[in-house]
This record gives sequence, structure tokens and C-alpha cells, in this order.
Amino acid sequence: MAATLKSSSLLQLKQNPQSNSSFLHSTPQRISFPPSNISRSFKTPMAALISAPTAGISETFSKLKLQGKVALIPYITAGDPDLSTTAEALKLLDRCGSDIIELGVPYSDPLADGPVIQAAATRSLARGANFDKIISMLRDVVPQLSAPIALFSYYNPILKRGVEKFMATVKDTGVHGLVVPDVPLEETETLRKEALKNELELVLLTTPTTPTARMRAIVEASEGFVYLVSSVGVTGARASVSGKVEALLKDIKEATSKPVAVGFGISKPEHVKQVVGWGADGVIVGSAMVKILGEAKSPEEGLKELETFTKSLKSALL
Ligand SMILES: O=P(O)(O)OC[C@@H](O)[C@@H](O)c1c[nH]c2ccccc12
Repeated sequence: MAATLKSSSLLQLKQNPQSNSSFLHSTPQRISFPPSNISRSFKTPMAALISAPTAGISETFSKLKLQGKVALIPYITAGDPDLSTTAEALKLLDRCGSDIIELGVPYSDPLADGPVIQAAATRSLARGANFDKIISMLRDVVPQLSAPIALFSYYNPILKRGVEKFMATVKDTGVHGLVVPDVPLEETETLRKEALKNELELVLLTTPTTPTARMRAIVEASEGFVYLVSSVGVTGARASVSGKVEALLKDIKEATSKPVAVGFGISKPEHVKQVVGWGADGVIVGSAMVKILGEAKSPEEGLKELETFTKSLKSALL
């Protein structure tokens, strides 16, 4: 699996006219469904008994803005190295000051992912993680977190389950948002309608090659925040963050007052500082986190290293 995916890239997918997936929204999308900043006013009764309701994603950004702060958004893959470590990692990330946590549902064909996250998904699936097990872990853990969770999933696992059922199940865990990077254009509206019905904020992505008019349609429709992909290609740590991000952020900010978080290739406190200096409202760090958990000698070691790393990123934001 991993070998056949090595050559995939956002750019190639965008340019493949045979591909029925409008990868990262590369063709115009309809925006008739009224976008709004949804914030959840309640959680499941069980969760409400245990903790105060967690702020939604857009609400979290509003609170941070009032304090002049930028959101730290780590990404980890569920089930790598195992689901109980994922549960511990979520609690740890929350404790170390993550403002929102992106949790990836492992998928066998992760087209937009580089080697680190591909390998994590492969390990996770090989160890038996699946959607139902992830959901039951989330039911237990989400009520213990103060940061909202954005669940990341490719579109295929959602379709397989049925959009309605998927959304209702996810909502029921107390998760607040969804990131679906490869949703085909014709399905965007259905996804958004179901997400809205379930009070889930559906985050859309824009890339350096997205034409301006299309970027405007994306930011208009995006909920929670706008995900600015910093560079064309696949996920993975890079030596530096593309200097183009500064101008891209400026363009997006001219089009919307919604918060914008930057992801792809951010792996060091210096990167975080740079992106913040360019005006981002949030920074997303995936592969660097996933690598720590995946390559550690033991889950305990991995969690310890994750804690040090997360704290170093958080300090770059203070
Ligand atoms: O891994 P990176 O380069 O730090 O990028 C963030 C990223 O991991 C996360 O948001 C993500 C994981 N898989 C994706 C696929 C598409 C878009 C985004 C993602």
C-alpha cells in the first residue's frame, strides 16, 4: 500500500481529470447552504455530568483572539501505537495547552499523507484499530478534555458508513469538528448539511494553488476555521515553512474574518514563531507529533517525548 502511494501528491491529484475527488476543493463548490459559526451549547448528558461543556472550535478561536493568543493544534493518528496510548496522548496534549486537537482516523489509502502519517495509519490498522473502537475510546476520553476535538477522516470511510450515520455517531462522542481533505465537490453540500444538523464544524482546506475566486468560496463555506495548507505536496516535516504563506494569509484575511490555521511541514518552535509572525490564528503540527509516538521505544517513552515537544511548541506561542 505505502509503496503505491509514494508518488501521490496534492498537485497530481488536482491535475488528474479522471479523479472524481476534487482534492482539497480544487473546483468551484456551491455555497448555497448557509454557513455559520456553530458553537455547541450542550454536550451529551453523560458528558455534562462529568465536565463543563467544552467550547466549540470557532468559539475557542474567539476566546483566544480576545486574549491575543494563537491556537496550538496538534494532529495524531488514532490507534498508533495503540488506542490506549492515543487516549493518554489526547489527555496529555490537552494538559500541555493544546487549544484544539485533530485526531486522524487511520485509512488504508491516505493520499495526502507523507511517509510518517502513512506508516502510522498502516501500523494502527494492522493492530486492529477501526472506527468503532476509535468511537468508543472517544466516548470515554472526550468528556475528560477541555480542548475540542476535530476528527480527521478521508471521505471513503465516511461514505462507507453513510454520511448521516457517521455524523450522528461522531457527534454523540462530543467531538466538535471534522476535517475531510478529499471530499468530492458534489458531496460537499450533503456533508455540510449533515454536519450542521449534528452541530459539527466542517473545516475546509485551501492550498497555495487554489485560485483566488475558489479560495473565497472555500473560506465562505468553511466552519470552525480555514485550514491553509502551507505547501503543495503531502504531509510531513520540512526544513522550513514556505515564504508564500505570508501572502496567502493576507489574501485569505482579506476575504474573511474567520480564523485561519496553517498546517503542513510545521515541526519546530521556530516554524511556529514564523507563522504566528505572518498573522496565523492557529498552527497545526502533525507528522512531527506522529513520528515521536511512532518511533519511541515504548508508548511511555513516546508520551514523555510528546509532552516535552508539545510544551516547546506551546512556549513558542506564549
Ligand atoms: O503532518 P504535517 O506536515 O505537520 O501536516 C498537518 C497534518 O498532519 C494534518 O492536519 C493532516 C494529516 N493528514 C492530512 C491530510 C490532508 C491534510 C491535512 C492532514
